[in-house]
Amino acid sequence: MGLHVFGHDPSGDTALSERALIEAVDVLIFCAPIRQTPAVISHYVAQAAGIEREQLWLDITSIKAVPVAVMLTSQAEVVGLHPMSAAPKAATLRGRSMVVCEARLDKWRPWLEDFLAATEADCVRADAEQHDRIMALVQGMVHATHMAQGAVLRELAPAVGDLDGIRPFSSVGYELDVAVTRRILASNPAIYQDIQFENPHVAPMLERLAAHLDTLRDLVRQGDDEARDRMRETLLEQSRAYVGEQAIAEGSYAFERLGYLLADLHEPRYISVFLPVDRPGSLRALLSVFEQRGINLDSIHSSRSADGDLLFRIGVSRDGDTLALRSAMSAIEAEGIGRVVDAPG
Ligand SMILES: NC(=O)C1=CN([C@@H]2O[C@H](COP(=O)(O)OP(=O)(O)OC[C@H]3O[C@@H](n4cnc5c(N)ncnc54)[C@H](O)[C@@H]3O)[C@@H](O)[C@H]2O)C=CC1
Ligand SMILES: O=C(O)C(=O)Cc1ccc(O)cc1
Repeated sequence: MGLHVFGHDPSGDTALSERALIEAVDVLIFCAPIRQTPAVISHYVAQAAGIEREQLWLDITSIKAVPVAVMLTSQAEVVGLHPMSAAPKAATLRGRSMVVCEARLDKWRPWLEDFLAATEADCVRADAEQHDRIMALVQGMVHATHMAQGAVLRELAPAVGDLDGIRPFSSVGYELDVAVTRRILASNPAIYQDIQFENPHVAPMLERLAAHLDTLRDLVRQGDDEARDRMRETLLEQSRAYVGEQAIAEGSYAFERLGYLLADLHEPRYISVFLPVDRPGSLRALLSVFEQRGINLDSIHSSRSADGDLLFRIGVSRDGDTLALRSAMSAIEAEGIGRVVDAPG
């Protein structure tokens, strides 16, 4: 959008004082640790002392009710945002959800619409309270169950060969859950702490989660047919009726597709190629290299490297001709089609 972006961060960018920042901007975005955010916003309201009247104030905190309420104590126009993913390595939020809580919006509306369009996020509107209730489920529950899984694995895996010993036995569900757990463990702990502790709707959710796990444990201990029937009724049949046949079929198919994806990604024989030129026909040129050498492809996935580069990952059958593959890799580079970034084995 051609915007000039600058800010103030006490542990980094302090070139502008808070007051100077407020004087310089049209739009102020709060992006501070969840637990500190209400106090940070209050402090800015006091510092602004009315000069914010013509401004738009935004925040991207994972919890919305309190930050939005505190922003409303200013005289600025106010919108709470919550992008539902970490900053992707792509240039925009395309394909990601973002919650938009319009709290006080008037003359900034057209600018906000342009801004939201520029993010390319899939925007969903909600009031801040509804956002926090939903986040107790979307984030609070998912994080809680996976942090608990991490703790259970830590306690019980050593007796069965540790995590590496379990891996060859893994199911699609286990792999997906392990990926979620590890993503949480790889990230900033304060976020996961604050999402549990700062959202008032999390504690009641945890009550329900714990109640269902307690009941399941009691039923399994009871062990008879009556206990089995009760488990089936409360944890399967009632939820099946609630979710509905269509959504269950779609979710089950989504799981299957992830299973195929994981299976492809586990295949040891593949070539990952970075295509530097983003133009129609570049994938066709890449594929023709394999065609010319009679190499049969098992799978093609477009994906991103850990650094965010767009890659094509091409799976080749295990019994394919190694020399032909080597020749294909050389041709990809020599003909300037792309760069082979990974080709194990
Ligand atoms: N990390 C993520 O994936 C996502 C984070 N968010 C939200 O973004 C916000 C920031 O999260 P992260 O970047 O992960 O945290 P972070 O801890 O990496 O960064 C927070 C920054 O805020 C600074 N800060 C602390 N006090 C400040 C103050 N008084 N004024 C200005 N800056 C101050 C810190 O020095 C730090 O650089 C949080 O509200 C979080 O809920 C939202 C969606 C995704
Ligand atoms: O790691 C990821 O991709 C996340 O999903 C992180 C994340 C953390 C906090 C949010 O409020 C939203 C997303």
